Amino acid sequence: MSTVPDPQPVHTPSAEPADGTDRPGIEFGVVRPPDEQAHRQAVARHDGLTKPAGSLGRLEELGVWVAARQGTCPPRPFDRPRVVVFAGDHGIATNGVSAYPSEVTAQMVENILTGGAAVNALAANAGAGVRVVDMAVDGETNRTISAHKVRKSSGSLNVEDALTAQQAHEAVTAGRALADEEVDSGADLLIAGDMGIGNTTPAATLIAALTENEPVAVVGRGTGIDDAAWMRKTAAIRDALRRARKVVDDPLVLLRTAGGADIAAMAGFLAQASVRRTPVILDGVVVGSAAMVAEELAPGATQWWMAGHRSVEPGATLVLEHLDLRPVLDLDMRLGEGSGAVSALPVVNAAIRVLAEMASFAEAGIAGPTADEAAGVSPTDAAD
Ligand SMILES: Cc1cc2ncn([C@H]3O[C@H](COP(=O)(O)O)[C@@H](O)[C@H]3O)c2cc1C
Ligand SMILES: O=C(O)c1cccnc1
Repeated sequence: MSTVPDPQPVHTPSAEPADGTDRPGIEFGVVRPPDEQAHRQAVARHDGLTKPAGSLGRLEELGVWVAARQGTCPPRPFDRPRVVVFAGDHGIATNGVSAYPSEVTAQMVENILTGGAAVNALAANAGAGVRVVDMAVDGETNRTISAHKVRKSSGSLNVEDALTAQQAHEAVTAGRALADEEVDSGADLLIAGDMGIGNTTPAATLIAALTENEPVAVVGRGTGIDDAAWMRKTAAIRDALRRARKVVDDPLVLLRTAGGADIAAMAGFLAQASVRRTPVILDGVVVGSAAMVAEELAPGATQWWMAGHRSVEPGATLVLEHLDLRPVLDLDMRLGEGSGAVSALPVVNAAIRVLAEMASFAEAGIAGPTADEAAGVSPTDAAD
C-alpha cells in the first residue's frame, strides 16, 4: 500500500490565512475510500466459514474492515504496526488543571524511551513498535526525538493562543511528514499516542468547539483531579472556548488557538495516514480531539480509522459519536499514550486470523446451513 502514488493535493482549508500573512494553508491529498471489492469478498468469505453465519459478531466486522483497508481478502497479519507518541507540554498546566506537574512529561518521555511506560508493555504484547517524538516538551530532550520540535511548551490557551500561525503550520507539517516516514518505512498500521501533562484541557476545548458543547459536557478528570482542579479546568476550557468558537471553521487556526504543537502534529499524522491508505486505530480523548480536526483537514479521513477503545473521559464519547465510530474495547481506561488503541490490536489480529485461517464448510466437509437458512428464511417463517 505504500507504493501507491499520492494524488494531487486539492483540499486547502486555509487558502486565506486568517492571520493576515501570506503563509500558505496546509494541503492534504484526496482521501480515497477503502477497497469495495475486498470488502465484498471478505463478507462472502465469512459466510462460508465453519461457524453459524454472523456468530463471531463484531470480530467478523473487524476482519472485513481490515481486508477492505488492505485491499486484499483474506487479510494479512500486520507486518509493521507502529505507535508514534506525540509529546508536548501545555502552559495551562501551571493553572492547576492536572494532578501532576509538567516535569512529568519529560520524565515520562524518558520512561517511554527506556521501555518502562504502559504503552511499551502493551505494544510488546501486540507486536507493535513504539516511537516518541518531542513536539513541545518544556525542556531539552535527546536530539534523536526533537528533530520536529516546534517550541518549549504550548501557550496557556485560556489567555493566549497555544501556537503562532507559523508554529501551527510547522506542527501539522511535521505530523504529516512523520506519517509519510512511517509508511515509507513499511508501517502497515498506525497508532498515535499522547504524552503531555495538561493535554486533556486543550483536547476538551477542541471537542467542545467542534461538537458545539459546553465546557461541563467535555471536561473530565484527566490524571485524577479533585473538585477544585475540576473547577479551574472547566473555567480554562470556558475561556479558551470563547476564542476557539470564532475560528472553528478553520482547522489550522483552531489548532493554533486552542490545541498545541503535539495535538496539531497528531492531526497532521492522522490525516496523512488516511491519504496514504494506511489503517489507524484511534486512542482516547486526546488523540480523538486531534482526529476530529484531522477529519476537517482531510475530509473522509475517518474511513481509515477504527476506534480502539472508549476512554472514560466524557469528551471521548463525544468524539466517537461525532465520527460515528464504535470502539473495540470498553475497559474504563483513561491513560493516553496510545494505550487503549494498542490494547485493541490483539483483538484486531484475532479477527484477521479468523478470516485468513478458518476452514470453509466445503474444505472441512461439514454440512452448511439448511436451504431455508441459506435463503434467509427464519425458523418461524419455515414452520408456517
Ligand atoms: C505518570 C503519568 C503517565 C502518563 N501517561 C499518559 N498520561 C496522560 O495524562 C496526562 C493528561 O492528563 P491531565 O490533562 O490531567 O494532565 C498526559 O500526560 C497524558 O498523556 C500520563 C500522566 C501521568 C501523570
Ligand atoms: O483518554 C485519554 O486519551 C486520556 C485520558 C486521561 C489522561 N490522558 C489521556
